[in-house]
Amino acid sequence: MKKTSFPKQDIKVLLLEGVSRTALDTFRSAGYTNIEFHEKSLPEAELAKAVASAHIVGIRSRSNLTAEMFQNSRRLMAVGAFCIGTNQIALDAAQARGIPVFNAPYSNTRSVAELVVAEAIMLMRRIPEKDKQCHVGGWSKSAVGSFEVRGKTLGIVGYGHIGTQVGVLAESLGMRVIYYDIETQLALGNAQPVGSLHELLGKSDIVTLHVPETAGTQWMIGAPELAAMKPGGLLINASRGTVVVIEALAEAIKSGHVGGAAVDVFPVEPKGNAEAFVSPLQNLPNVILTPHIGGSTLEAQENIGFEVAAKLVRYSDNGSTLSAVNFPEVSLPEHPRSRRLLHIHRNMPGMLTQINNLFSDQAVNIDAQFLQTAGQVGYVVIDVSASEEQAETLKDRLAAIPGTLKTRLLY
Ligand SMILES: NC(=O)C1=CN([C@@H]2O[C@H](COP(=O)(O)OP(=O)(O)OC[C@H]3O[C@@H](n4cnc5c(N)ncnc54)[C@H](O)[C@@H]3O)[C@@H](O)[C@H]2O)C=CC1
Ligand SMILES: O=C(O)CCC(=O)C(=O)O
Repeated sequence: MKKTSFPKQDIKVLLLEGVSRTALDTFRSAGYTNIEFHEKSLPEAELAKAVASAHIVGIRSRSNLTAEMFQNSRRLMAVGAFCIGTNQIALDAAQARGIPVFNAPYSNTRSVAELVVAEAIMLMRRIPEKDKQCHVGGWSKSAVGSFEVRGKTLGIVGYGHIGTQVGVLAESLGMRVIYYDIETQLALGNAQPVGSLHELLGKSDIVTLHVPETAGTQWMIGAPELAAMKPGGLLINASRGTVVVIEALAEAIKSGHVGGAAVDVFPVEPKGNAEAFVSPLQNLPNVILTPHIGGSTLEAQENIGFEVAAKLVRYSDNGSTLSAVNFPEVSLPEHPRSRRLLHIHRNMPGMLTQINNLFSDQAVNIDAQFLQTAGQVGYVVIDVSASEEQAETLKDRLAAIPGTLKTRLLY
């Protein structure tokens, strides 16, 4: 095996929340054997301890990685979010410690889109109520309140990877699709952008939310927005629980103004399957509640396992940070004949000069150099023709430059 400055068997990989076995396979086939795997998330104190002892950490949506955890995790090299959302991670704090965070921006998007389209049909037919009645011996064969989705208007809030797929699937069912996004987005099929959220709410028979959790989306659907929906309109939320004021939604359903809802994400979600779930939406008519499983299909989880583990391995083995969500992105070639030094530093004037002076002092040839900065962090990768000893000396001297966050040497 190719030598690295830090032997792979000593690199501790912590994988939580039952990430797919494909992640373990990917790490193992790349030579990483020190893997701690948990089916569930860990309670906060245990999580903090486990993260502090790991070099690479993989989570899903239930584990909150706080600024304090990053502060106390000196060994931590990289984090993988085996999902799309990264709101559970203190990204700026990770960046400030020189820790890139990777996610899987596409792998579960189709799964979410399929569920949303299925829910649109189920809600339009008031299936939740009919299903419940049949289970307890009832039989209410009636067309009252049941409609086809064909010809109805679907309003998509957040026309990104998931929203666009929902739109394409909905059009194939004969729906009219409108969307609202804060960015200009290319309309797929016959979808039409609208100028404001309120315009979308007033024109849609079904509203579906596909925005990330940000300051701008927090509680974006509250009582005034629900009131702006068409009478009897339906709401689907498979984005984040903080996007909808859930008490207001419950009231709007009770009043009959909102005709039903399918909700997959909640402001507070149980930490694990053993914890009880409580919501004001329980036992309301025409409501589908699911336990944050929009992206939980075997296909999606297997793909995510491969994708995120491969990004973490590539960073660890080669230094590439392509598609990191909080870090300068560098896609690096292999370095078969050079030793590779990685230098992560505070983004401040004069840093590159100090680094380059150090190499000229040591009379070492630089074969290639890559520099990228993002926010408060700069990332320099230097391939050198140097002996092992020279490279180790350079690494130590790089580490001594004021403002250095992390240095690594890859052989
Ligand atoms: N229920 C589940 O299991 C899953 C939930 N998700 C959630 O779905 C979200 C969306 O996923 P993607 O479509 O892949 O993300 P994306 O980043 O491709 O699309 C999000 C879109 O929302 C838009 N947006 C942001 N703020 C907005 C605002 N205030 N108003 C209107 N539009 C706004 C963005 O411009 C972007 O086009 C994720 O961030 C995640 O939180 C993702 C996967 C699974
Ligand atoms: O499957 C998960 O753990 C979370 C899915 C999700 O919400 C996401 O990908 O953002």
